[in-house]
Amino acid sequence: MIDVNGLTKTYGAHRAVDDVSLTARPGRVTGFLGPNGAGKSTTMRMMVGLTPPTSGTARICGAAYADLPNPPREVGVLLDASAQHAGRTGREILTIAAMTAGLPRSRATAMLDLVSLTEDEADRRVRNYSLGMRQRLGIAVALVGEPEVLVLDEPANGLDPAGIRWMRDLLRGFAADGGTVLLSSHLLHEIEVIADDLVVIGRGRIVAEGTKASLLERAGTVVAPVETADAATLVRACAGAGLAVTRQDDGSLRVEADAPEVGRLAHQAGVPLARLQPAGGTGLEDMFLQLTADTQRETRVATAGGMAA
Ligand SMILES: Nc1ncnc2c1ncn2[C@@H]1O[C@H](COP(=O)(O)OP(=O)(O)OP(=O)(O)O)[C@@H](O)[C@H]1O
Repeated sequence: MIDVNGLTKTYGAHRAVDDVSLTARPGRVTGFLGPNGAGKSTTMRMMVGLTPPTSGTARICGAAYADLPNPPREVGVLLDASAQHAGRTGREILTIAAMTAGLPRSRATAMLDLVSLTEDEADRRVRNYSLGMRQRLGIAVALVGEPEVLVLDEPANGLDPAGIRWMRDLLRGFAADGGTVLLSSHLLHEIEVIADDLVVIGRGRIVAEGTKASLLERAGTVVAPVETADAATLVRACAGAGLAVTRQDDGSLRVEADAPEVGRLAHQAGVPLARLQPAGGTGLEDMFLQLTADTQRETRVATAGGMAA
């Protein structure tokens, strides 16, 4: 379990993290999502005692990171896969990590197997590792102490599609065994396929949180009239009912309500429909872009062309 309460970090006049509270629960994968520079890494660094907060608290397994008796046995951390000692081999790094956690050297070999680093790769110096290999090693180091909690910053960075699937299965398995996973990403699709719960951050503040299912519900319904000329009537009907409507690139409308409600409004307005369906992932993406719009560097491009992350 991770419990973050009112975490704030200021650098001079800049509030990198602004009163962030979140909970990551056992048995669930919690996705921490936000555009570049939103404050994900800073929040995670404060959780594990690497950056002192300006105010607020973070508790992992009921205690501040610094008060955990043997941190690697409680929480596995991967913040920067390139931060490993470049002159050591992967096997050396894992062996040191296992011994630091009070575990036998054999645990290092087991972890190499788990993350599919070969004997040959394990004996190479980390400076010669590809980004994907560093990422695998970082995940192995995070898991070496058999922790209950994982805190992973952009763990999919540098992994190929098969590697991403492997990591997804690994983390889902970890959560299925009762573990708590908090992982960050700036890519919605990456998080959407793995997370049970989502926390969305923009410019240092939490802008949305909830189960993926509840956020998908909030993402609304995509609707298209048979006659394009009826779109304006439908927009008026929805607006009259107090519902927000967004025009999609393909001419359809996304309405922030469930399909039965939108269908009823269309019927009352006498508008025959060609399409009526839950917005799903596309809607979630629109919602993510809207929620974080003032923090997106590519807002104009994304709004004009729809974002293909
Ligand atoms: N040591 C520091 N000194 C000054 N500003 C900092 C420092 N560390 C982070 N920041 C600022 O805090 C903000 C949040 O940065 P952070 O790295 O937490 O974002 P992020 O959400 O992890 O971004 P990304 O997805 O690009 O990794 C940024 O504006 C960043 O420039």
